[in-house]
Amino acid sequence: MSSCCGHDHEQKPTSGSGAAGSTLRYRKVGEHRHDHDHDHDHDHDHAHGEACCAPAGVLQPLAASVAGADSVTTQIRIGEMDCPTEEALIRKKLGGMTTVRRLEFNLMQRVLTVVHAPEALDAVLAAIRSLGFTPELPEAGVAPSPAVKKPWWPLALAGVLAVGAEVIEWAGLPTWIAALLAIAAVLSCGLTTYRKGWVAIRNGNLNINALMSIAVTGALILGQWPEAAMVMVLFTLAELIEAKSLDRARNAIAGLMDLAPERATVRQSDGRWAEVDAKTVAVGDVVRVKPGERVALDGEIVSGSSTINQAPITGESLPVEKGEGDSVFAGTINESGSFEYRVTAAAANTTLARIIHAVEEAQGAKAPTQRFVDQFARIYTPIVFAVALLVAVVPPLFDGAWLAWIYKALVLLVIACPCALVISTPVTIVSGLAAAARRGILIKGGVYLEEGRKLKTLALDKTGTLTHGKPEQTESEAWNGGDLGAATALAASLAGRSDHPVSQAIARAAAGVAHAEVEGFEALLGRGVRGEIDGKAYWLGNHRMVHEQGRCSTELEARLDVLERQGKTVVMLVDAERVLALFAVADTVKDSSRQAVAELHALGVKTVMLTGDNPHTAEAIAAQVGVTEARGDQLPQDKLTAVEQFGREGITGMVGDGINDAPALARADIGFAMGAMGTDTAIETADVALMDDDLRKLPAFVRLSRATHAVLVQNIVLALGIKAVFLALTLAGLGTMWMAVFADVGASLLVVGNGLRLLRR
Ligand SMILES: Nc1ncnc2c1ncn2[C@@H]1O[C@H](COP(=O)(O)OP(=O)(O)OP(=O)(O)O)[C@@H](O)[C@H]1O
Ligand SMILES: [Cu+]
Repeated sequence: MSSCCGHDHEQKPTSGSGAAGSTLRYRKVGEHRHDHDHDHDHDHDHAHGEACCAPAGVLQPLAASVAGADSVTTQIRIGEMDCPTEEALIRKKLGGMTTVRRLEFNLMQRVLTVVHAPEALDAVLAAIRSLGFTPELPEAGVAPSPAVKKPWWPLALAGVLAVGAEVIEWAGLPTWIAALLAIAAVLSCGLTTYRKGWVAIRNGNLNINALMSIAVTGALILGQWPEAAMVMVLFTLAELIEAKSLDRARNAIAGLMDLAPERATVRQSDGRWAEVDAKTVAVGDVVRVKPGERVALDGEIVSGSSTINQAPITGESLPVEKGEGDSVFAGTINESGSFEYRVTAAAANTTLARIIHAVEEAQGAKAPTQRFVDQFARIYTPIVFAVALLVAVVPPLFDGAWLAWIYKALVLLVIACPCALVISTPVTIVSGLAAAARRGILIKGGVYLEEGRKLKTLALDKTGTLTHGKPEQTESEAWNGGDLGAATALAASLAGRSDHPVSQAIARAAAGVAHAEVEGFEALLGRGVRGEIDGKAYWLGNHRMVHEQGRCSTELEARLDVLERQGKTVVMLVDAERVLALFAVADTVKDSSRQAVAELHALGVKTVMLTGDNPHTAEAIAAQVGVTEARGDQLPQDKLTAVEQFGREGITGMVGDGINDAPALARADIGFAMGAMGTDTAIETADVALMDDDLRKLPAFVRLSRATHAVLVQNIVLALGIKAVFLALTLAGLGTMWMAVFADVGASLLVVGNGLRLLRR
């Protein structure tokens, strides 16, 4: 299945390159852009006061219809649809309509996406209704109505009645009492099942409801009163528990949003403070936060200061000091002081809301295992059906025991329900995505969560990724008899115009020096900057630049060699004739980077540093962090080539700041962005966004991916294993309908519970 509007992140090819491969991979970036536009549509809706991601609805909102050239894409919520048996029904009904072009099912969210001819919507809705379902359309961003709560007492009553029937029969009391109790039990809890089953049968589909209805009716006809009642009660109970567990999985994401308080204390126009609904607070309003209170919206501190625990977003619980001018984020916890902040994003647009939105989108796209399981289920069910048919017809031809064999066939039909198998994958993926999000790792698709475990090579950028990215100037020397003071002023004037970390360090070191007017300023990719001061041209750049200009000397190279081997980055100020001065800056390696690299190696991931800095500095820093390999002098194109090369050997990830690393990030199988907390683009364009810049989130991601994979495999084995056992038992004449039902719903409960386990990690 592929989707129509870019929600579905197709799995990227993991190996090979060449022209076809590259266009495909590049298109991915375009797809993200598209998602971005889509976000804006959403934002637009929110502006009308409807917040989608509010905790109110467990289910995500439906996207508005999208009209294409000759077709319309509509999302329809079907409350009753959360099992593949319903999917099969709908697929059969709608698939046969000529006006329907494509169907996409999201059972977790109970959303059906239909691509249909413009005038066909009513027919589609009518067809869905004819199956006994109630389709819901996206009503201008209205929060979805939570699933209707069914009263629990009919089930309890049925349980008591069923036990009663059992007791009566066991005590040898008159059969008609047991029969009465059993029929009452079946009627009080089983009518929904009968109704659903009838719709299915009428549409030529034998789903679990139909099978249960047939089985229970059969048992009643055969006079097995207590058994019939018990099967119906157990089935209804299990369905209920399963629905509850699934709600929990759905809630895992929406639950993140509960982290932001619903109310905020806002300054009114007359200067008073009033507590209002956070959704009504506009950008520019000033909000006050007391100690111990959670921040309700994103903003910038205008007065006061405090320490803030940002764990809800970054997963890092070490509090951060914040003062005037610093950014604060919705959901984070104000620990000590009180402060006031100016709102920079409305409730529906905060970083937290974006995270939740991204996770919701991610779980809507099918991960590889899910695609596989769906395909498998599509052949599994018909095969078991065929076996059941054979069992019902062939053996009795020889022994004449029609009833016994038909009973066995019915049991087989229950086993044919692929519910447990099909539901296990999305539950597991959602749990994994939610667990990651809670730790500040935003994974933009199940595919990345699944691929992460296979990560073979991880390419890392140096500046700001492995290092703090805030170098300090350590040396400044005049060359060729120049005047250091004058050279420093010139260098600072040029450096002041650039936001490259190296330039920034030089500008900071010369803080007191007055900047001269720079004309014709230009950045030279991977080299430095140039500009004219007082009509004369100057360059500030690295060895590569000086060498290319032919202004290098053996003496200079010797000096560069010494400094670079200390891990320093050196740039030179050059005029039209010669090198005037040299400036060395040193960056420090983050402790967390060193740990992260060691953990990655322990997990079997090779680390490669790709930096635009020179090879000697690269080597020196690499030795400090312990990466497997370091490559210097890398222009964006080289980084891309390197990532392509690693990509041929296995799954390759790239971590970068997303500016000169953008092409390599896009090409990597998994592109990681760091420090995504304040930057919308990182959240939107990366495959995996780390909310802060702690690289230990990378090994955490790999471990989570491995845990998720283990659970996925366990679930598939569990679901199929239980079925296999009952298949054998039934054919051996030991399986009863009772046990088959138990096995079917039991397996569903087990796999859902196992999937949810990831949430607790
Ligand atoms: N604006 C600039 N000001 C000063 N030096 C610069 C500038 N731009 C580039 N350079 C020099 O060129 C080198 C390579 O720059 P580039 O931006 O490609 O990589 P980087 O960001 O420093 O390193 P990394 O790739 O690890 O992030 C820098 O190390 C620096 O010496
Ligand atoms: Cu040189």
